[in-house]
Amino acid sequence: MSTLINSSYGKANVKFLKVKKDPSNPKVQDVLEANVQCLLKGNFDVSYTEADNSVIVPTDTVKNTILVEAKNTDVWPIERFAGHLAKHFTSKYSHVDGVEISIVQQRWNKYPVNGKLHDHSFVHEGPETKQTFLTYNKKTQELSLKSCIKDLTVLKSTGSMFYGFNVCDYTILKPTTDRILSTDVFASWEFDPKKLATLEDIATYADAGLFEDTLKTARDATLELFALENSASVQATMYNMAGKILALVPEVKTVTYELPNKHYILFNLEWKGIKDNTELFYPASDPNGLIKCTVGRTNAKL
Ligand SMILES: O=c1[nH]c(=O)c2[nH]c(=O)[nH]c2[nH]1
Repeated sequence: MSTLINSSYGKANVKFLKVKKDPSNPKVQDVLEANVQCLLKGNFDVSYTEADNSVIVPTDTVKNTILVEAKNTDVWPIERFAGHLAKHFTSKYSHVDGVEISIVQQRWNKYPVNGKLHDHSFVHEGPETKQTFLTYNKKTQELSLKSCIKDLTVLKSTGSMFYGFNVCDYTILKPTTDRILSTDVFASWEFDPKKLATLEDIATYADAGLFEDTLKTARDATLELFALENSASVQATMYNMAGKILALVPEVKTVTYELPNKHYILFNLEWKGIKDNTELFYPASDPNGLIKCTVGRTNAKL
């Protein structure tokens, strides 16, 4: 005998680019390019266990819904659109109990021409994306909303140390007070479900600018501390970054960082009689360190 323990289904990689035109000057525009994944949860067990398709809202319908709703509603910021889709699917279909939605947003930014940001020309700012993850359960009213920055690649050529670590018979790493530090930032922040308790709260906070402000705060705090701190380690620096975001955004409950330590290693040129090489490094693509932490508020129960 077997039993279905958990299930969800829907459409992944539903991609669109939406243009927003300024009503007073339609040539002044903004764009949002997104990749949406929307999975439904609910009373679908018989579709797995009895081959009964009558309950299935086809994934094709899920895709059509995402696109039609993207046309008909405001998709800025992506947290608002995730909340809107959650509301739509859980109210339109009585047997849909919940959703798992993720949206990835590309970084298209206007660039200056003749000293002024051009009205409708954009530059793609590399692999960095903003993402949001929403889960909602209609029965329990549980709502979880997290957003993140992914693949913000940074490097500092000095101002990073690593010494005082555990030394044993397997240790070959030498302590250093001056090294290159480089990483692809993954930083995510979980909104406090006590403050963002309902899908309607998401729309209210979107109107108030919370989601764009939090993204800016998280990005600025990451870049600022990365530059300004004489880093003792990836661990210590990421903890300080997370603490700064928590201090600046009361609506955030926890902050998570996942940082690869992308090693740059000095070439050994001693074979050429060069003993003072401190300038020429090779990027070691693998293996890399990988350091993660989640930081919350003191005395807060997770
Ligand atoms: O900042 C660092 N943290 C580590 O845990 C570690 N381990 C290592 O080999 N180098 C580094 N650097």
